[in-house]
Amino acid sequence: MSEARTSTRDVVFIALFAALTAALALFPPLQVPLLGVPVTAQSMGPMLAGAILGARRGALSMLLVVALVAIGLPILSGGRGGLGVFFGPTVGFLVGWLPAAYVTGLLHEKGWRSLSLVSSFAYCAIGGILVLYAVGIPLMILNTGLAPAKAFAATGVFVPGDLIKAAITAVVAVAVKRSYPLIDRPRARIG
Ligand SMILES: O=C(O)CCCC[C@@H]1SC[C@@H]2NC(=O)N[C@@H]21
Repeated sequence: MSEARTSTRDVVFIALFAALTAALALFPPLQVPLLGVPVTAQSMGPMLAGAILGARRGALSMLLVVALVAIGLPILSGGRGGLGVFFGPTVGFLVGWLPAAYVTGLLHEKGWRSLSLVSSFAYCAIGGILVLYAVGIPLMILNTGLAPAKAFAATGVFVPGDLIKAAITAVVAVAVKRSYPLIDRPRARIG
């Protein structure tokens, strides 16, 4: 399981999954007018980071993404970035990528030995959808002034795509566990 120390190898993987999340922005976003929050491939980033790197490194990779957005890098879908994003309707989803990756990773760590497609899918759905929406929807309501019932109903548009992302992540996570497991691999000694 993950230790508290961060090795050079960890830093490489953290940067790699941050870069992967940024690369997912290349898929064109689908705007949802009422909400101002797009359907985007990028919400697969926290699922992948948590499921493959585990809780701590997964969350750190999302922290790196959020920090890069904050300093102005246009790494969000549609080429967005900068502090303005933190005052818009998507802020809760963006910062929610941290706890989403953390919880997805924690569940994968706890269920690591018996990990299957079904359990990995369930862990991704809990961390990458339930936890993410729990942070994202209230902040979206605050920033848009939408009536909560309307906002909850409208976010249903994200669910099919996010379930597909959870399924893809589960396939990848199980394949990576078989070929190059990162969650319980013993730490390489440096120096
Ligand atoms: O680009 C941003 O500022 C963040 C976008 C967040 C989009 C959220 S993540 C969960 C849900 N699923 C989607 O496809 N879109 C929303």
